[in-house]
Amino acid sequence: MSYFPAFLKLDDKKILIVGGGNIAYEKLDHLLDFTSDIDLIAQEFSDEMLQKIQKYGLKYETRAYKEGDIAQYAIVIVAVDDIGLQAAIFEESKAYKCLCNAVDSVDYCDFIFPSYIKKEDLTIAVSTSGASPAMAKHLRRYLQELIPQSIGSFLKEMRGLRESLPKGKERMKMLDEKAKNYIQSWSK
Ligand SMILES: C[C@@]1(CC(=O)O)C2=NC(=C\c3[nH]c(c(CCC(=O)O)c3CC(=O)O)Cc3[nH]c(c(CC(=O)O)c3CCC(=O)O)/C=C3\N/C(=C\2)[C@@H](CCC(=O)O)[C@]3(C)CC(=O)O)/[C@H]1CCC(=O)O
Ligand SMILES: NC(=O)c1ccc[n+]([C@@H]2O[C@H](COP(=O)([O-])OP(=O)(O)OC[C@H]3O[C@@H](n4cnc5c(N)ncnc54)[C@H](O)[C@@H]3O)[C@@H](O)[C@H]2O)c1
Repeated sequence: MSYFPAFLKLDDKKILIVGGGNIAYEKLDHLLDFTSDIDLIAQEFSDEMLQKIQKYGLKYETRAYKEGDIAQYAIVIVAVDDIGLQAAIFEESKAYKCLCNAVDSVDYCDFIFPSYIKKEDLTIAVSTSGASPAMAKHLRRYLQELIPQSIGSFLKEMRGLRESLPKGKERMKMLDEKAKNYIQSWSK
């Protein structure tokens, strides 16, 4: 089955990352584009991970995961090199209604990380439903080349128009025309 694409509001949603190696670093790096309400537990943290943790003032504990650690979290990312622990935390997460992402198997994921582009108010997320993360990455790079830097100011202008003009058919038509013309201008 395919995954439903949604853009999640992370305010008041505490996140726990279990793991402190390469993959935990990538997940942390991506999450920090959207929230810094993130705590970490790992038996060992890499140097680059510790630098990132210190830069953002995150709370972390250097120890093994123990049952119940997820109690106060809305989301857990299990980035350990131990598939048994990924399965166990996924099972445990159900009791706490905590959404789980495990990095080694979609069987233990409530959601998966997309590859994404973020330019101010624009976010484009790409998923292959786990079929090929490498393909998701290259498609992201391809799309990144297509989107000009001016997208940020264009979206600011559009937001301003939507806020200042009265709703209705006239506004809809004008906004539609502007968006169409802006995209057409990329290929000129
Ligand atoms: C998109 C991205 C986002 C991110 O990490 O934030 C992401 N993986 C990325 C990179 C990447 N991951 C892997 C490679 C090596 C090449 C390859 O295998 O293709 C590369 C490429 C590279 O690193 O260059 C290996 C890999 N990945 C997973 C497994 C386990 C498995 O498949 O069961 C294994 C095998 C481990 C092994 O073999 O040992 C699992 C997942 N990886 C996902 C996301 C989720 C599905 C996304 C989707 O396709 O919809 C999912 C299901 C769960 C999750 O992690 O959430 C990020 C690109 C970011 C960017 O640059 O834009
Ligand atoms: N999803 C993806 O995109 C993706 C991509 C490549 C690899 N992987 C998989 O991700 C996993 C992690 O890879 P890595 O390179 O980060 O490994 P790593 O060896 O660098 O890090 C593993 C981390 O898990 C921690 N850990 C292990 N057992 C623990 C426990 N009981 N409690 C707390 N912490 C514990 C270790 O201390 C370490 O910090 C691997 O199994 C790999 O196959 C996933």
